[in-house]
Amino acid sequence: MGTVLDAATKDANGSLLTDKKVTVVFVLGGPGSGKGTQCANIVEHYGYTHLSAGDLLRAEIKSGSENGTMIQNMIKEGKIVPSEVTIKLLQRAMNESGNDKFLIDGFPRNEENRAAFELVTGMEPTFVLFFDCLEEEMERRLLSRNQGREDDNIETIRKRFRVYMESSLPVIEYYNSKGKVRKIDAAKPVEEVFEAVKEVFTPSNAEVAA
Ligand SMILES: Nc1ncnc2c1ncn2[C@@H]1O[C@H](COP(=O)(O)OP(=O)(O)OP(=O)(O)O)[C@@H](O)[C@H]1O
Ligand SMILES: Nc1ccn([C@@H]2O[C@H](COP(=O)(O)O)[C@@H](O)[C@H]2O)c(=O)n1
Ligand SMILES: [Mg+2]
Repeated sequence: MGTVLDAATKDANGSLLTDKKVTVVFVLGGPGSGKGTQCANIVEHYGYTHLSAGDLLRAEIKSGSENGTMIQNMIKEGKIVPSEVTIKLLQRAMNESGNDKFLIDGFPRNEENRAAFELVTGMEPTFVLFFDCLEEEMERRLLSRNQGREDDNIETIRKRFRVYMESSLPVIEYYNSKGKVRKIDAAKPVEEVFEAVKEVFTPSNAEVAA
């Protein structure tokens, strides 16, 4: 079914990660669809390393990096940070993890993210886990998340929804046209959503064993 690539990818410093069999699953869906929640469950059961692009960007702000202010402004506006920055953070985290199975959550967010990742790393996702949820429900969840995120306010949430519709959905459609999308009804309770996720990851159905 899917592709588990022998990646000869470069890390953030340009070193080669040679001859390593790397499995990448992109985890996509609208803001508040439950990507982070379900990734935590998948990690527990299937031994993946969870890399949230948003979390990596927020950590970069906190670290006092020279890109910090730019990233903070982009997040406040719900805009997508240039791929070069996000991909470097993802590559560094992949290298530091010591693992070879990754859930990449919230990336690629637009066509630029997608094309740049494939070009720079030479990797394609084995499949794309897509959490499908109505905007109304996602908005409700984000407004009651209470994790102190600067972008969980109604003004920024609306901007994030617009970016999702205009820039992120086309990426999901691209992978759908390649037969790589595994769509999950994410409007159900957490446990029921995870039951559907398990169906995708069980060896008889999955391209990747646990
Ligand atoms: N199936 C669900 N039913 C109800 N609430 C949920 C469900 N899944 C997640 N939540 C809650 O909704 C909020 C958003 O979930 P989560 O952070 O996992 O979403 P996300 O897709 O990672 O969002 P973002 O893109 O903003 O990072 C959290 O408070 C979480 O506890
Ligand atoms: N590929 C990405 C992912 C995220 N961002 C920025 O981070 C914000 C929060 O992302 P979450 O996945 O944690 O919701 C998002 O709205 C973007 O501003 C990005 O630029 N590129
Ligand atoms: Mg998240």
